[in-house]
Amino acid sequence: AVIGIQASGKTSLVNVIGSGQWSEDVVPTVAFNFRKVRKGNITFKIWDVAGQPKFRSMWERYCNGVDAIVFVVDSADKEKFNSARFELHQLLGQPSLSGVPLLVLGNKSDIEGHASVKELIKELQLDKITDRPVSCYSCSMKSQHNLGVIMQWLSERGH
Ligand SMILES: Nc1nc2c(ncn2[C@@H]2O[C@H](COP(=O)(O)OP(=O)(O)OP(=O)(O)O)[C@@H](O)[C@H]2O)c(=O)[nH]1
Ligand SMILES: [Mg+2]
Repeated sequence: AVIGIQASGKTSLVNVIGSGQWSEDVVPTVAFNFRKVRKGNITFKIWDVAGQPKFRSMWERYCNGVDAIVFVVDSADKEKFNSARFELHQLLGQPSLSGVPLLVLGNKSDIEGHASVKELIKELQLDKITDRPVSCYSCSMKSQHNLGVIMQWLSERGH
């Protein structure tokens, strides 16, 4: 499941993984989209979940039973870090999701002044997450920076 507050780039991530297409104009997701993406001999089944406040109560539902949670943050929008941290820890506090591996992506690394991985770890208090494996990468869907490492991480989480 791909989770994160609105406009962080979740749908862009799924589009880039699925078809290599990045676009300036992506419609905000309503509720969720389900996508199946084939890469070689792996099929990824991805819940692309909506990030606007009214949809956040549904996040847990889409995360139930997944192999990994991908939490996307706009690393250039520092004013939203507080809200992202709150929502992330709220979600991970759900007993049903205990132990599920977490990948945090600091997206939009193409924008000048974006937060580094070190800053994201601090701002999102990722060091406080001790009940599961956690990875954090900087990336850009626009430039496709770090797309390879993301795909590698995801392909190692399947069953
Ligand atoms: N500069 C830049 N813009 C990006 C990047 N990724 C996504 N965007 C833009 O950010 C905006 C929001 O992207 P979406 O993929 O719709 O974000 P979302 O997280 O799915 O948003 P919701 O569905 O509302 O939760 C769009 O205008 C994208 O073009 C990136 O890596 N760099
Ligand atoms: Mg979306």
